[in-house]
Amino acid sequence: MPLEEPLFHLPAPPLPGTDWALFLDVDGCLLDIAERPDEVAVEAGLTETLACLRTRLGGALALVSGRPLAQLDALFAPLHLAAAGQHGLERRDARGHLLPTATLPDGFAAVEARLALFAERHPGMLLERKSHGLALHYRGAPACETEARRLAEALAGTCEPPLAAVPGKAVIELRVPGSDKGQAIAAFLDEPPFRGRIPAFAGDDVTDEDGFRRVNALQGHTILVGRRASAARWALPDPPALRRWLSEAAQALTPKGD
Ligand SMILES: O=P(O)(O)OC[C@H]1O[C@H](O[C@H]2O[C@H](CO)[C@@H](O)[C@H](O)[C@H]2O)[C@H](O)[C@@H](O)[C@@H]1O
Repeated sequence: MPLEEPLFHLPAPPLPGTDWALFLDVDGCLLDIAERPDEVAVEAGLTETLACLRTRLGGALALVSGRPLAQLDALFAPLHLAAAGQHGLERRDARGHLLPTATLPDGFAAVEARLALFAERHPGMLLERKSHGLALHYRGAPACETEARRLAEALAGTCEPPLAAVPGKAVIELRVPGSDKGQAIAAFLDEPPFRGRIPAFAGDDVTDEDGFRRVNALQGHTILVGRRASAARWALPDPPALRRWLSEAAQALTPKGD
């Protein structure tokens, strides 16, 4: 179905039931966007809300993010949530077991070196290095967007197999092929405690559309955080609204007296 203007007017989601499995994107969804990746803030009370929801959902809560798992753990410490990092290229299941990762394509180091040089020569550009991807951020140098995208897209094809060039919010990411957020969610849903539950996925970015399509196909709930054309069926206006929804959900799922 084409993404059309009427889809911008999506209703707010219902609160989750105890039979849901909750998948949450991080930047621009759980957390407000910051100028730099290392400047995001985790609002007081959020980790407690996530811990409470995880308990109330029988453990069926996972982060699904473009960030590496190590960054997710640092942000949400002391929690070690089930999580897909680097768009599913890293994954830790609900028992805390790490799943095998893909091997790096030939030419990855040369691409990294070229992007590092570009970032160095353009003030405000930032190259984020991950084990299975490279994120070229231009939030601090918006005039470089076109050049950064063209360079990253051209370099993607120099690897064997080629890297996937995926645009995000003020960023162009090159990542090792083999996973997306839809595949990561499907992998969780094949395992306990996610298996058999109604999936729900909240995300904000274009890379979250893979997750929305997968969850829609499973008759689950898809929640766009923000306002744009999307395959999602529900929406909340911004990260603070998502955090309020999660907090209300945690309260609603907690038996009185607990
Ligand atoms: O899948 P997500 O959890 O949404 O992660 C996507 C990327 O998020 C981060 O970059 C974005 O957020 C930064 C902090 O707000 C912002 O400065 C940047 O402009 C955004 O693109 C992160 O740095 C990336 O590694 C993630 O892939």
